[in-house]
Amino acid sequence: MTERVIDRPRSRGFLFLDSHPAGCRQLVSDMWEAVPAPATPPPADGPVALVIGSSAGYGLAATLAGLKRAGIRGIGVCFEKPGSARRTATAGWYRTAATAELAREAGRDMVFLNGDAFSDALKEQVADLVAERFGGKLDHLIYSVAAPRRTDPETGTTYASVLQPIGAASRTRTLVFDGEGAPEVKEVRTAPATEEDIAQTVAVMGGADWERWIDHLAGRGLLAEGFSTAALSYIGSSLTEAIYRKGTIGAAKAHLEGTARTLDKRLSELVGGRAVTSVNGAAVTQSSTAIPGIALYVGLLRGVLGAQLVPPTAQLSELWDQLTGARPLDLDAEGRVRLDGWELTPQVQAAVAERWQRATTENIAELADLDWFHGEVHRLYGFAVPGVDYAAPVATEVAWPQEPA
Ligand SMILES: NC(=O)c1ccc[n+]([C@@H]2O[C@H](COP(=O)([O-])OP(=O)(O)OC[C@H]3O[C@@H](n4cnc5c(N)ncnc54)[C@H](O)[C@@H]3O)[C@@H](O)[C@H]2O)c1
Repeated sequence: MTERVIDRPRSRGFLFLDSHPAGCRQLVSDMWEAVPAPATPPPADGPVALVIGSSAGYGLAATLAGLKRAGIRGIGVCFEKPGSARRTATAGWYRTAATAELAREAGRDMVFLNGDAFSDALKEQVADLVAERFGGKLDHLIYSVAAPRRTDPETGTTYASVLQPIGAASRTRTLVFDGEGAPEVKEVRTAPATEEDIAQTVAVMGGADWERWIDHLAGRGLLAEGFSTAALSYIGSSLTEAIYRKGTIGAAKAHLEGTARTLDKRLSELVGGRAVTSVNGAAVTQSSTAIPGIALYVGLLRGVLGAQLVPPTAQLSELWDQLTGARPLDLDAEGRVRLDGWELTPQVQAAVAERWQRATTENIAELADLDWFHGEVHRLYGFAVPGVDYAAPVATEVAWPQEPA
């Protein structure tokens, strides 16, 4: 197998063309270490869970926290590309290989499927696995997909999501880095979405596919008594609301939250189950860095909060505690689990807003934690991970995890 040195990633903005296998592995291992161990070691035949979107961001945190803290076994689903002698795999491919290894070491039976979660074929494959390998009953489902497109299996129509305001154009300040890593604060204008754009975004990022998963599994009689499911959502700050919560993606999140209410009722009647959304805090992920203004916002948020910024693993450990009953389910007036309290306190928001107004290319290094933000973007692809020797050659072809016997 060929090995090569990948010491400098090639990138276009926040999008990297390479990822680093050893860096991705170390990052996953660091995330695992950051998950607080449970008070008593979980039994080997822990709850059976399905995590959709398991290779990155919040879904990866859900998988790692689920395995270590809640003692889950089950299935992770994601959409990644393999490497070749010339190209690296996507970072999520390497992270999945590393996650599978940790699951194996911890004695957890965890199977990872690479494919389109929106398809019926994958739903059927997962249902077969639950039926044949995991005792025929699923206890939990975490829905953490972020995707630009979705093909509806019913109609064959492909929908594309956009990140645009609704009603009027919005101007937002945003943070970019040049090829040398020098920061620039810019203003960008985004035109308002059409009705069609809104409908398409809702069709991709709203609750339709989550509901389809639940219906598919329920139709096969695979939901355990007391089954619970959570889909991830975001509200965020008034600084980003024109593009986020009041924009097309916010319309999709409102739809997702509406779906939770429908599913909650259905599941309660069917298996005494629950469906909730989990509102999480801002995090640097491949999806979030694509949203205009979010880079500046998260950089300033970290500038204000420093190490008090709560990482996804800590938030998802709390979510598992609530889903498994280790702690009571704590819902807001809209029926949502809120894991974003630390981000949205009036003091934190006022401090971020004050810096947001003042931010310029010249002073941004004092107001935002740029080293952290720049590092986080690199870590999404396995670069800038402490302890990794980037001068050492690495194999880019890593096998997809085999199902443990
Ligand atoms: N990043 C944030 O700041 C933030 C905050 C709160 C909530 N959330 C929510 O968390 C969820 C996940 O977002 P993220 O930022 O962690 O995204 P991410 O880009 O880090 O991860 C997306 C995951 O979805 C998977 N995926 C994409 N298309 C797929 C497909 N067709 N089939 C199977 N898997 C597919 C990817 O492989 C990956 O595992 C979203 O609902 C998002 O709104 C994100």
